[in-house]
Amino acid sequence: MTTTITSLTIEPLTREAFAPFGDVIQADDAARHFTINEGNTERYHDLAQIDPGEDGRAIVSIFRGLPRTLPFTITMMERHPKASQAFIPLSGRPYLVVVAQPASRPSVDDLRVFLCQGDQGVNYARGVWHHPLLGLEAVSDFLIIDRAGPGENCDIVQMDAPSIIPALG
Ligand SMILES: NC(=O)N[C@@H](O)C(=O)O
Ligand code: NI
Repeated sequence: MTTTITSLTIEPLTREAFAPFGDVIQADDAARHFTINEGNTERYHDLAQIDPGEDGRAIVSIFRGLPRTLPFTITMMERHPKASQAFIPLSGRPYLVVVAQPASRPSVDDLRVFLCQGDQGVNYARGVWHHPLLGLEAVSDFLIIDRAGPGENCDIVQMDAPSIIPALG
């Protein structure tokens, strides 16, 4: 029996494309911004819907991720049913996110892959399927905003079929 392994398409991260999955956290002119501190500072305001859930508390952590090697095979996905989860790159390097709508169980055809630049963060909305951190090039730090609180907040699913993130062009 032959198994077809889908090669996934890598898209550039834009607010519009990522909107079904959450927020892009980026200090660009598309964000609401205004000058504060007597002209010294530009505030890029209210960039993400941080959602710690009804019984949770928003917490800030740092993930120090090893780089992934491409091509990379996606065999699992996870979601946080109680809260959002934000990743803000601190090391200035690109990374990848793989997401799917918060349906019951993602299939390969539901997967979207985005190449995020080192000045772009993402906030996964509550319940959005995503792959754990996919850092690139070198060990990289990410500021994480997610939830502490009662109950289990991580569903993991094995994909029905593997799919591959190809090497970058
Ligand atoms: N497990 C954990 O805290 N990290 C994952 O949620 C992830 O999305 O990387
Ligand atoms: Ni996660």
